[in-house]
Amino acid sequence: MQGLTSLPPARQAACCPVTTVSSSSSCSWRSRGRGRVAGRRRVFPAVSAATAIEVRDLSFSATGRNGRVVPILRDCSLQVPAGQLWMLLGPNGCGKSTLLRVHSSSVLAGLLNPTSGTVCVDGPTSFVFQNPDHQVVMPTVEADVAFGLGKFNLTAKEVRYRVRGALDSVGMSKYLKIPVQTLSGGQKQRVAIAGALAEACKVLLLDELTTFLDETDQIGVIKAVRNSVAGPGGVAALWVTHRLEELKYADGAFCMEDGRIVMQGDASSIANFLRQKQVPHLDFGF
Ligand SMILES: Nc1ncnc2c1ncn2[C@@H]1O[C@H](COP(=O)(O)OP(=O)(O)OP(=O)(O)O)[C@@H](O)[C@H]1O
Repeated sequence: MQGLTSLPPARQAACCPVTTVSSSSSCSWRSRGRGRVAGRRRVFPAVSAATAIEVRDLSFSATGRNGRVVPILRDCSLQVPAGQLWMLLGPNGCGKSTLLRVHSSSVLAGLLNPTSGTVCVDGPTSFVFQNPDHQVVMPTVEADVAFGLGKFNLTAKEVRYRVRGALDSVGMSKYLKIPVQTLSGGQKQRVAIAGALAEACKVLLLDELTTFLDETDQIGVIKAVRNSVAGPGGVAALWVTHRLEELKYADGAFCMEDGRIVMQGDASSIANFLRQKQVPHLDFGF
């Protein structure tokens, strides 16, 4: 898996049958607003109470500029249990972000029309992208985390309770009144995650959040996600990364190559798999 190394550069309790994803899906979507394309929400019951994300035999092809159909995802299947953090690893261009977006926003955007397969994702779901400056939309941390709560018809006391609880989960309680523009990139990512948690999201889809962060911020964000999935809400997270050193924070991981999931398992199995493949820079801290 050459190239898989340090990088360049949001449940319904009831179960329902697996739903086939299509561009005409009736799933409801909402954006947290300007800049938080990252905060689209989807209510899409999972196949079982213990499974937050289930993808079966998912394929996706895109039509290139020359009209040629290019296969990007090939028969991908994965499951992420509720209350766990799983990572999606793979070399540049292998399809990680595409797989994450089939779960989430791109059906709405009309960009992704899965060729075949099924996706079932617990809701509400939140999607957070890598650019920290696109994650926060309000002047203060408190206002930003409360931003999506207007729809719930909560009392002011309930809003405060949710905001504080969410900020606590991501280790940002003491920043409640702080202007968002004074935050570091990683702190902005943690505020975005707190916004999702305040809205009681069940699934966090996280696309290379640490790409632009320094090491301290990187560790702060991954620990915030780790702590969020450890909470009582049973939140599940799927974290796309190139950074192998983040694997030690995961309950498990999927490795992708050329549009396929080629390996899945707990963190140490994945580490062994990558060692056997002689992926460079294998210091996982195990
Ligand atoms: N709508 C599209 N049309 C054509 N090609 C696409 C489209 N979306 C993605 N691709 C191609 O599919 C491949 C997989 O892209 P994707 O962004 O999912 O990879 P990735 O593993 O996330 O890469 P990276 O780690 O570099 O972000 C790439 O070659 C990309 O150019």
